[in-house]
Amino acid sequence: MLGPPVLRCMSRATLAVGYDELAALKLLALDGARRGEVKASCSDLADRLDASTQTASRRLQALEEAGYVDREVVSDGQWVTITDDGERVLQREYEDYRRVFEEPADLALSGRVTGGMGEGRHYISLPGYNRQFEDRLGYEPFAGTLNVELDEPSRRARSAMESLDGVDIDAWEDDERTYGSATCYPATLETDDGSYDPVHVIVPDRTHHDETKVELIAADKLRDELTLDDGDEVIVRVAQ
Ligand SMILES: Cc1cc2nc3c(=O)[nH]c(=O)nc-3n(C[C@H](O)[C@H](O)[C@H](O)COP(=O)(O)O)c2cc1C
Ligand SMILES: Nc1ccn([C@@H]2O[C@H](COP(=O)(O)OP(=O)(O)O)[C@@H](O)[C@H]2O)c(=O)n1
Ligand SMILES: [Mg+2]
Repeated sequence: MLGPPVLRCMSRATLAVGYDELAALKLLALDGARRGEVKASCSDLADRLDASTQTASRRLQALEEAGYVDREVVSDGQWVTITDDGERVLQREYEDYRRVFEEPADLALSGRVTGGMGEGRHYISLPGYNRQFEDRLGYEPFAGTLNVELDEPSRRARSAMESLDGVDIDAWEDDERTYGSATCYPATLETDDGSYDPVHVIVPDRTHHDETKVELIAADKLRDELTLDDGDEVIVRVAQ
C-alpha cells in the first residue's frame, strides 16, 4: 500500500506540501474536485481549515506547485481539479486509514503457471544470491523461478504487495559484472489439490518481466511438489 514513511515525508518536504496542504486537498476532494472542476473560494476554504484567507490561498498555491491540483483563477474565485498525482497522494492516506481500521485481509494473487526464458535457474544458483537466500530466507532454493501469469485484478493487487516489508536481497558483484538487488515476500502457494509453504515471491530490481508476472522461489521444485503444468491455476497467498 505505502512506501517507506521516511521517503514519503521527504518527498512532501521537498515539494513544500505537508499535512496542512493535504487537509486542503481532502476538502477539495470532498467537494468533488476528484471527478472534475469545482469552484473553490479561499474564504470558504479558510473557514473550513480554521485558517486565514491568505493561508488558504497559500495552501492552494502549494498544491498547484506540487502538481496535485490544476487551477484556473477567475474574478470571483477559482476552478480547481485534482490531478492524477493529487489523487495518488489521497489514495495513500486512504490506504493508511484502511490499515488502521480494517482487519488485515489476505493478499491473494491468482494466475496461471507459465514457462519463461530459462534464466531464473541461472540467477538463483549464483553464489552471491545463494548465500543470502540461506541466511535470510532460511533455505537453499531450488534452482529456478516458478513463473505465474497474473489475472487482471491480481495485477493491481501486486502493487499492494510491493509496499509490504519484504526480505531484502542485496546487490553484489564479481570480477565480471554487478548483479541487481531483489525483494522477497513470504507466501503460500495454493492449488485446488494442495498447498506449499513457504514460497517467496521474488521481485528482482532488474528483470525482463513486467508487472503481469510474478516469480516464485522455494526449497523444492514446485512443479513436482504440486504436480503443476503450464496453464494450471494457482493462488499465491502473500503474508501481511
Ligand atoms: C535473484 C535474481 C536476480 C536477478 N538479477 C538480475 C540482474 O542482475 N540482471 C538482469 O538482467 N536480470 C536479473 N534477473 C532477472 C532475470 O534476468 C529474468 O528477468 C528473470 O528472472 C527470468 O526468469 P525466467 O527465466 O523465469 O523467465 C534476476 C532474477 C533473479 C531471480
Ligand atoms: N521452486 C521452483 C522453481 C522453478 N520451478 C520450475 O523450474 C524450471 C526452471 O526455472 P526457470 O526460472 O529457470 O525457468 P522458466 O521459469 O524460465 O521456465 C521451470 O520449469 C520452473 O517453472 C519449479 O518448479 N519450482
Ligand atoms: Mg522462472
